[in-house]
Amino acid sequence: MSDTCNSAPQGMPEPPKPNFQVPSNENSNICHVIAIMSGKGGVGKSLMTSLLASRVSEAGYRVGILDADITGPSIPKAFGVDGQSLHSRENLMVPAETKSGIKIVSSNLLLDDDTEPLIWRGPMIASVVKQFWSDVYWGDVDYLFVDMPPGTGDVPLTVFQSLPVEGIVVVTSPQELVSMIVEKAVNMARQMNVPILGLVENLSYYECPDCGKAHSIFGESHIDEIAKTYGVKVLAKAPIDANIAAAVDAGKVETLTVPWLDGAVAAVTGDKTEK
Ligand SMILES: Nc1ncnc2c1ncn2[C@@H]1O[C@H](COP(=O)(O)OP(=O)(O)OP(=O)(O)O)[C@@H](O)[C@H]1O
Repeated sequence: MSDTCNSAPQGMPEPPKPNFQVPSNENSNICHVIAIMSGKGGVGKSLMTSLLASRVSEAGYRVGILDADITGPSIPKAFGVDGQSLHSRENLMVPAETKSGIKIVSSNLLLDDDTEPLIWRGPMIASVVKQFWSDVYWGDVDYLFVDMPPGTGDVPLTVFQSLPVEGIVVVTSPQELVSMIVEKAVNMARQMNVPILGLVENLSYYECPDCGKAHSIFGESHIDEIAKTYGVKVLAKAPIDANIAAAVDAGKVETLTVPWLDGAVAAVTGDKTEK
């Protein structure tokens, strides 16, 4: 962490200092690194990363997203920057920038044809993730969100060992084997010495537009009991909302209004009121 950064927000411990940490460069001044994890694919982890980044940016902070989901990158499309490519400055990669000024680095922005699959082995993927930290002209960033690939495998391990991650947000959905997944995430976080800021349950309910009643499409939620069992907080419960899917498809995730994310924004920034 640079000298110009504020200390960790109230209640959030100072970042751990793992042995394998990769240095950033003199053109990167990143204050806080927050990782977004999920136990399995398709639960809305990239969506929650995008929404959290948008809300924290809206609150007046300088925000970046490091898309560590190297083989399944979806962040650029959600922000409509998938037509851009990363250029270089002083031998470093310069992030793409969204309409509201969020900086994005993703493998999707390195390919001429984003339908081409990246058929790379683990070590190559891990090395790209490290380069997205060390070889990028990040400039001044208050909050860097790292969109992890699903699970607790190779890349999350690389991220926790190489980057000064301060906190983790775990995204789940009601139909997952939530308890096991939360336990895995808690165990990984403990082993890596990184605090879990809390859980976000996506696809939690569907609110009927006619009668306003909430329906549990993917089954009843047990997230509150599970959170209690493992001593973590529930930061948000996100509805199934066709407007969300449409905005993501149109590259307009920044335009969404998501008041149900307030708790997660506060947990990340430590702010009770936005800047
Ligand atoms: N609450 C929701 N309401 C409507 N659509 C949603 C919601 N959550 C996610 N989606 C849609 O579901 C799809 C998958 O979401 P997303 O890419 O965020 O999942 P993921 O967990 O990051 O997937 P992966 O494991 O492949 O990285 C996206 O098209 C997204 O817009």
